[in-house]
Amino acid sequence: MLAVQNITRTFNEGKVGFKNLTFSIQKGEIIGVLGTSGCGKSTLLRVLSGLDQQFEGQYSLGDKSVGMMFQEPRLMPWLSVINNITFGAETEKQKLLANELIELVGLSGFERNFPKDLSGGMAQRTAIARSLITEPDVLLLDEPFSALDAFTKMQLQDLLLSIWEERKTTMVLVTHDIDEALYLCDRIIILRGQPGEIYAEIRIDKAKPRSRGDIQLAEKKAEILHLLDLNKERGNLHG
Ligand SMILES: Nc1ncnc2c1ncn2[C@@H]1O[C@H](COP(=O)(O)OP(=O)(O)OP(=O)(O)O)[C@@H](O)[C@H]1O
Repeated sequence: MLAVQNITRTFNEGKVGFKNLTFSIQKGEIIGVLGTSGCGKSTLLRVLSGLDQQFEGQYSLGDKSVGMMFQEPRLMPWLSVINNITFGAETEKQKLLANELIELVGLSGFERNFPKDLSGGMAQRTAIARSLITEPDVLLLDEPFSALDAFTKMQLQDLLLSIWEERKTTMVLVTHDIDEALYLCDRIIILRGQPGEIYAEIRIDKAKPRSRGDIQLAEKKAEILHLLDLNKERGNLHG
């Protein structure tokens, strides 16, 4: 679905966003990208989305289309929920799809609401529907739930999972939340450093949906914390 080969993003002043990233993504996979602040996660998504073309190396998406979702919903305040979703969608098919998406994201009855009358969770549900209106082959998600309270976050993680179960959309999920990555992802790419480089790749061989309290996931979490140098106890134990 997506093959990334040795890409590096250097900014004008010689500052490097990330360095020598190589990885590939299979159709239908959910890939997590985890890493501490400033290691280039958002820059990577901007490159993969085509918004930023000033990079070295290459990646191939073929003729696949890409959708993107951000931490904040970025809705247009003067448009209703349904019009935010269909904005720019001209075909009858897309208008029908918008109604399906409203139902899929649990916003039936709120189609005519304006963004100012939505909770943070509802606004992000609208943003999810909008990102799916073009039926993208790959969905790029840049910390989509990190501004939400813990309960809404879990509900929207479950929503994302139900979308994946129904559509098998390939996803790249940038997150700071290790539990979120463990709950949703098939593989997790760990970036470290500034500029960020791939430090490890963790496969989560557990069928979805998963239990949030799963013991194997807890073990993976300890491993990831260790890889990120955030689990001192384990670090000491293992030298
Ligand atoms: N337009 C730019 N010009 C110069 N430097 C930039 C630009 N965009 C990003 N950077 C730098 O590239 C590095 C990576 O930034 P990026 O926002 O991709 O990190 P991140 O991992 O997404 O961080 P966070 O988790 O805090 O969102 C940072 O050092 C940042 O300052």
